[in-house]
Amino acid sequence: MAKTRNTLSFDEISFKQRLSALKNLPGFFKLVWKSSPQKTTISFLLRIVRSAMPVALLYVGKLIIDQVVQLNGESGGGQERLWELVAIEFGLAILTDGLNRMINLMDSLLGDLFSNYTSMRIMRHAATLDLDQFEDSVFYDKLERARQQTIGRTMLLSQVMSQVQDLISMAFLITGLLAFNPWLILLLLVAIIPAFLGESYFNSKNYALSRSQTPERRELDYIRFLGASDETAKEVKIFGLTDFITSRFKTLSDKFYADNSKLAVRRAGWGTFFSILSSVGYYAAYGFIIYQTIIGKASVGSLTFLAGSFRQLSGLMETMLARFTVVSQGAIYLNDFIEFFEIKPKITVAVNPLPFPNPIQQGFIFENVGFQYHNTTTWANRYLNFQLRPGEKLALVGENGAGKTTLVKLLARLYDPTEGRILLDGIDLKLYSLEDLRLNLGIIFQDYIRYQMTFSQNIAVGNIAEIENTALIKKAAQESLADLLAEKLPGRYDQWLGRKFNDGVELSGGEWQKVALARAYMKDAQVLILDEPTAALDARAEYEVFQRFAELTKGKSAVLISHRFSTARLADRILVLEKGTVMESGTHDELLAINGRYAELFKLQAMGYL
Ligand SMILES: Nc1ncnc2c1ncn2[C@@H]1O[C@H](COP(=O)(O)OP(=O)(O)OP(=O)(O)O)[C@@H](O)[C@H]1O
Repeated sequence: MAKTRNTLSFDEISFKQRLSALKNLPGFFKLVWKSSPQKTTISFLLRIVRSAMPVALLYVGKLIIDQVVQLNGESGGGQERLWELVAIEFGLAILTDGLNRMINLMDSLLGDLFSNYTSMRIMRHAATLDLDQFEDSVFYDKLERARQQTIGRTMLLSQVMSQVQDLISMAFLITGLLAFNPWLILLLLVAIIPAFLGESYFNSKNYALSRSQTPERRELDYIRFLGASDETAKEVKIFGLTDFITSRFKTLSDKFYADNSKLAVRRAGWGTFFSILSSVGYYAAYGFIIYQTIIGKASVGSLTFLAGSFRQLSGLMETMLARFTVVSQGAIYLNDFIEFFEIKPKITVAVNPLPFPNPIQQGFIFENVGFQYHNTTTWANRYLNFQLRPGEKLALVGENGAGKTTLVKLLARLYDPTEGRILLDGIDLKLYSLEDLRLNLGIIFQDYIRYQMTFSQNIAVGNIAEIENTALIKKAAQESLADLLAEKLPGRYDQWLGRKFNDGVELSGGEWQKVALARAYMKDAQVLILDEPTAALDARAEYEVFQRFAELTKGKSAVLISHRFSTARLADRILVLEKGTVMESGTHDELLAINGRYAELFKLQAMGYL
């Protein structure tokens, strides 16, 4: 399978590749089946019954005509059989219509279930992947294509089912034609095959084009978002970006249009030619059958039966062949879907993880730790050597880009070190369970999420298992000083935050920060990490928050990242980071005494320059 995918080029997809992509279908049907075994079975059974309808209708039609011709000759009498046949045809017509409706209903219900089921699987799988993978644009393209599959593939489902249904219908019709004259089948093939090859060719072109346009399509979506969204409206207005954004949109969308329309025009031209060809095939066969009737080799009923069979067969074959290219194309697209599920996280999970120490005895030790971000050659962190002792409050300071946040992400194993290792109580961090590690860390990042959910849910995300524990949520809110804010909101703890839904209330930057801080208090984590948690707080709020933080984290380890030295000096020890490495380390007083980088930055801030 990997071979098929690797050979997919942006320019051509051969017929062989199409055929080989069909082997994705069983896996696809397994997913459909898992979405709803009951509905899949019903849909399949309905289609089998439906596939016998065309030949049954034609045959009853033939019997009716022969009966009418016979009655005309006999001048009246014996009409009972005729009306019986008409009643049967009427019944069949009603049944066909009913079956069609039921099939459509089943397809749409099954399609919805399939789309929900696969969306959930995508989210679950995405959750197992590394942060690093999310930051890779190739991965993002794959994720986007996989997401598209969840909707697009519901069509594939009904198309494959219809294909099977039509195949059975054809078997019935062909049996009838063969009984009359096998040469008619040959005529049919001659008329249809060129059309099929044409369809195939243009579908592969379409696929290649749309695949090569994925990055641009993502950019186009992003530009659309920039141009019309509540999050961006403020800057777009202030900086007057509308013309810049719309002209970028126009350039990209014009290019899309030009590429797509060129192909569409060529396709329409060839399509017309092939459809003329198939009409020629049909009328040649029709003439032949008429001739056979005139010379008395067939009844008038047989003439209508055969002409009808031929017309339906030619229609069915054309539909099936055209559908084959769509189905095989869908199967090729499934590669993206399958590829996405084949992406494995690089962060390894211990097979037999060690029990997480409680309480932590020696703390965390960084041993010569270095880290490079995906696709970069520079080191975000390098030669990191330090210890975070149990119960210690450590502050990280340093200029923008010094590597403070990266260090914290390494501690939480959002990334693993590119070189060196991190030990917890003398054992490599990788040997503990990732889940336990995360349970024991309470982290609030500077770019925490402002969930468009209720006040209480915004806090509960810190420990989602306790979402119903109102007392705990209120306690966490008190600890982060967010409770005073809740009192002011019309809906209190049930107040919807953010403006997107349900009459939500927007909070100020500092207010959001207090809500986010409460998340850190939702679990009894052994290590608390606050990455610039107070940047948006006013001076009084910051003072209060830290007084509390110190009280509440007594006996726990904590890492604080802050640009404010007034905050950093509260820590037991301060690490000064520069170019990803620890440049100085000590208490506030010790670092001032050294009169190095810390002292320099501290004095600048004291003078009001930082
Ligand atoms: N996702 C990423 N992909 C590539 N490079 C990154 C990524 N995140 C950070 N970097 C780079 O790694 C270096 C360290 O970044 P980091 O965010 O750790 O710094 P920081 O000290 O926390 O900065 P700040 O004070 O601005 O928050 C920077 O040079 C930054 O450009």
